[in-house]
Amino acid sequence: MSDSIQLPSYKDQSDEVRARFAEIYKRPIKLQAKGISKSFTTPKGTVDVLNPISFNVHRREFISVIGPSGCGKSTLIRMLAGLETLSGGTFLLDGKEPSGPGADRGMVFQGYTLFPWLSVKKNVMFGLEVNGRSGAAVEQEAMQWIDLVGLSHAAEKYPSQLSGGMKQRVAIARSLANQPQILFMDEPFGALDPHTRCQMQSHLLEIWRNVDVTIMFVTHDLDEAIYLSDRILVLKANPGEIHEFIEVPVPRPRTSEQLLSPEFLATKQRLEELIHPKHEATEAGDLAIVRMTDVNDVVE
Ligand SMILES: Nc1ncnc2c1ncn2[C@@H]1O[C@H](COP(=O)(O)OP(=O)(O)OP(=O)(O)O)[C@@H](O)[C@H]1O
Repeated sequence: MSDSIQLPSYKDQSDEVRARFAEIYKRPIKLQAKGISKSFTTPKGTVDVLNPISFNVHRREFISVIGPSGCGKSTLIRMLAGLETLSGGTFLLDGKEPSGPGADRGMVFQGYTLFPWLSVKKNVMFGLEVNGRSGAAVEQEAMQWIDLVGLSHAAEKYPSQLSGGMKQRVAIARSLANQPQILFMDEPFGALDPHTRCQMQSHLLEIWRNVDVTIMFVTHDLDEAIYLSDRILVLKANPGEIHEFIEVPVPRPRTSEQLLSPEFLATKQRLEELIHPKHEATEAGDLAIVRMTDVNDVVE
């Protein structure tokens, strides 16, 4: 018996969702991936990590990328950010082929990448100065981005004096200060405790609402992907391929109450089916029992 569900197209969703996607699809294409692929050469031979994949991202879309461990999520966004070479295909940013990393693309990683010897303000200013800017205007601009992520009160603090969530807010401010066209985020909240993670998700949506930036966000967390995204790019592994591109049918603005809405739960069920297909689930009967002791104690 199959209880598999298919999410209806956005065209068959509520008026709000239909209108939102119609508006998104009218926007210019910010990123066009055209058959991009990746193979790594290892001592054991060539490993095909990503088969050629193609997709479009529209301006100011919020796209999450999910899939099983090792399916190539990080590799994909590292290639798009210019941090990794492509083995095949190409991609266009605003219709043009970029060369190498550039200020048009920002990246936020899971690990905290702030300079420990610089204050919050100096960390944010650093990105601007690296791009050839200097003077009082840089400090003023850095403070605007710090304000945007709600950290004005901590501008003179050092990373060691900040919580994990605060550090990631600085990392976001530092990336956004260069006004990238597209921000790539690789499990940025993966190291945070659940409560801080939820707060950061709301902060990020708030920031994204106020800044003209397109976001591609890698996560393992299905709730996080649904809560944040317009669409979710689901990859499968060995080699990585597009499984499905899901239009999230949950209205915006998003709230935590929606975690239990029928649309949210249906999307989550679909993602579960794609990422953890039933036949892969290990039944208790499949487990090899390793007897660690001869003692016949009954423990349950
Ligand atoms: N430099 C490299 N050389 C060889 N293989 C690599 C290299 N970088 C990544 N890989 C391999 O490519 C595959 C995809 O890695 P990637 O980190 O992109 O996956 P992922 O989906 O982000 O994984 P996870 O969810 O566990 O973070 C993995 O099998 C990984 O071992």
